[in-house]
Amino acid sequence: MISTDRMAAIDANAAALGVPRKQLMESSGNAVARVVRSVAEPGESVELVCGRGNNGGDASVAARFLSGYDVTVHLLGRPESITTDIAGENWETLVNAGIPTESVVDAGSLEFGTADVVVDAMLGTGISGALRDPERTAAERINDAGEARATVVSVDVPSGIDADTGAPAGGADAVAVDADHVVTFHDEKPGLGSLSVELTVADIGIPEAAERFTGPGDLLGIGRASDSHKGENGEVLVVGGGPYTGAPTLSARAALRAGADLVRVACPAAVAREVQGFSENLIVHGLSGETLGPSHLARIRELAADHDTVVFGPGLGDAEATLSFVREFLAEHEGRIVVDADALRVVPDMETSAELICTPHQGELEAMGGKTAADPDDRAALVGEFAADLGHTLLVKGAVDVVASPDGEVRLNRTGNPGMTVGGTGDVLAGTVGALAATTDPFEAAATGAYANGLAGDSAAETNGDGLVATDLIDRLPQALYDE
Ligand SMILES: NC(=O)C1=CN([C@@H]2O[C@H](COP(=O)(O)OP(=O)(O)OC[C@H]3O[C@@H](n4cnc5c(N)ncnc54)[C@H](O)[C@@H]3O)[C@@H](O)[C@H]2O)[C@@H](O)CC1
Ligand SMILES: [K+]
Repeated sequence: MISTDRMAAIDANAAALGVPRKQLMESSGNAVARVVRSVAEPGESVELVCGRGNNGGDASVAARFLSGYDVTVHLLGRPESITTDIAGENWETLVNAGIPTESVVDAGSLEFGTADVVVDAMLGTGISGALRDPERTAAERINDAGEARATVVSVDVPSGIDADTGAPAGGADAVAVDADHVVTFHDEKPGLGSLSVELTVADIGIPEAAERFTGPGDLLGIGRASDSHKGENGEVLVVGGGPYTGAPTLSARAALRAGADLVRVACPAAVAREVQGFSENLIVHGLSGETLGPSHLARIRELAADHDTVVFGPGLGDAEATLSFVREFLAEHEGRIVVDADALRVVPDMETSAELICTPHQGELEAMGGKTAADPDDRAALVGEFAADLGHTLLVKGAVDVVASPDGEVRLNRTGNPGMTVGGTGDVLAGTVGALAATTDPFEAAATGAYANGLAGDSAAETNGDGLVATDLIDRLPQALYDE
């Protein structure tokens, strides 16, 4: 089962692996034609109704795979109005090849009374809102044909239906195609199971790696709305510092560069001036003393309640009083917390209703009671089991990062390079994930953060080789995350 957003991400990841969308469209069209062949004899009439997006493109391809049938392809609109290059190219091929085509200006003129099969390729996952004309009227004509004698085969999803919910897009009363058969691609979509249709899930050649590994598609879900206000894109609180001052500052600066609107640092007063000195972009709260401990609990809770995410741990140290403060904070807080460094060790034996994203390296993972293995697939399975046991998201850092959700989803990240073993890159990652988790679910935030952090590191290595330092990554985060 795969949501339409995740499908779009996998599609982009497949393209990055060398399988461009036009190639996928060729496979999709072929799969549609195979289903048509299974419901109609050669010589029978097949009317294909194309919208102006890639859903329509799939049917233009299908028409080429239906030699021997009495095929007509109807485009809803003028060829110039086709919205994607690949759908436009496939339409042009039909015209060049002399396959019967028609550009429909008035859908009221459509008439499929004698058709044996009608292929509905008007709208797929690109639908927004209730069907508008000409698709709306065309859907009514297709349904009339279905009630008469035609078998209606929908491409990807019946047009008018939201593939994620199975309900008509734009409300229960909206018009949608009443399909007999749906050919969907790669994996079942959440909404299709509730429809009374025969369902074919076609393998269109998307490599497993497009789903298993992070890629540019994983960046599609992030980025701010053009009309957003200050604070809407995340407020992050970094709690750390004491024995160290660089670590919390790196996390905080990374959170800003990863797109958070406001980043505050809560640290011992003894180091507050130093932390502030690193960056005028941060808001620093100094709390009495040289390390954080139980006496600061009330103040940190109060601050944390006003933030979308808390990044907990960078530079805190492992003094007994500090760890007991960490334990108490994690147990009571109810929001999202990225837990890093020394704070990680208290996670395994505690109950909390907070959503934790734990970011251990292999050694810290083992200290938490998790297991590791040399083979990446074995390691992925072990991390997945451990995340389920903990009930929290894990991002285990390594040459290949393993990200696992509490419900067993696992993704691997291959970006990054050996130069990133330098101190501070983990603090940068924690801050990045903290910023992303303010607006994205924990598992996606962790996967996207690992991917972008590695890309920033790869870009830093191009300039500085093994001499790269953590601040090089921070400067490159915006390009890694937000450059198309
Ligand atoms: N990996 C993938 O995601 C693949 C997707 N493919 C196909 O691509 C489809 C998605 O293509 P697109 O993203 O181009 O989107 P669609 O083809 O589903 O729809 C886009 C078009 O519909 C119009 N539109 C949107 N809402 C409307 C409404 N309510 N009434 C009337 N018109 C409306 C838009 O203006 C645009 O022209 C999938 O459903 C599938 O069939 C396949 O070609 C291959 C692989
Ligand atoms: K469709």
